[in-house]
Amino acid sequence: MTRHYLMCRPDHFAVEYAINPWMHPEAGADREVAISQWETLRSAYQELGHRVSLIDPVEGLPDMVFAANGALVVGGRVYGARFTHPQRAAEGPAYLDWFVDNGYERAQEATFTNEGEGDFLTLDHLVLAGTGFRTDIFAHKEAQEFLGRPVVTLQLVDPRFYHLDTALFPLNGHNVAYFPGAFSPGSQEVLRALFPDAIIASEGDASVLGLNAVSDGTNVVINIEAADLQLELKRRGFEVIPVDLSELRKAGGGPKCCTLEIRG
Ligand SMILES: CN(C)C(=N)NCCC[C@H](N)C(=O)O
Repeated sequence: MTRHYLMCRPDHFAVEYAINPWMHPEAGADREVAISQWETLRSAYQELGHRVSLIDPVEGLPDMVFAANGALVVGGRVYGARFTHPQRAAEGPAYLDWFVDNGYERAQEATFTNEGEGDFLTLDHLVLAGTGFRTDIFAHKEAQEFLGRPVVTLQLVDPRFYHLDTALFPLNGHNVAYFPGAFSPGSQEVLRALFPDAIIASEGDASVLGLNAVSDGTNVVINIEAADLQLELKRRGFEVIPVDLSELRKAGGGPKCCTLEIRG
């Protein structure tokens, strides 16, 4: 099925501050390399037949390329992001304005801190929601009320995996891949109960943001370095599209971070 993704070209990308353990401003990042890697990602989606819309990048917002954090869109309802760190605060209204300007009438500003699809991942009958580093657990309840979908809270415990989408991705509408070590013991039990047939990723693959992947149910766009995870995906019948986003990883992001899915 054709997907609709919102992306933001990294025209102002930089690593200027450190708000996660992957970011080292002293080491910097090469914007031109980041742009060319991002273009490869965009082309990969287009070659798969997916629709890609673009939001204008804003000067002074170096992390705006990570569109997944800008909102959560389910059934045409847009739940706006409210960022944890002041450095990214202006991205929330910028993304919400894009949706309003593009005719999404059911767009809601959030009362509680949440980083969009960074911490909310949507399956057919439920939304998985991360908390612990960024998104406030009260935002899980607010999103459930606004979207009319069950939201299942998952507790993140490892600062390297500060967003849910660094540690888990939906393979399709009813199954996931994840790295158990990123979750509290109780949340690991919840995941085992909900997804007995999940792909369990290694710490090595999680550490190259291999779980920050995008699946359309048939094709999985994934960081090239996550070798074992790619093998397991192929074994399960998925088409694997490896991409190199190493420059964007210097800010703590991968393919999924660059991709906000617009549902409905
Ligand atoms: C899965 N991830 C990590 C994302 N969805 N977003 C990446 C955000 C990176 C940004 N420097 C930050 O720390 O907020």
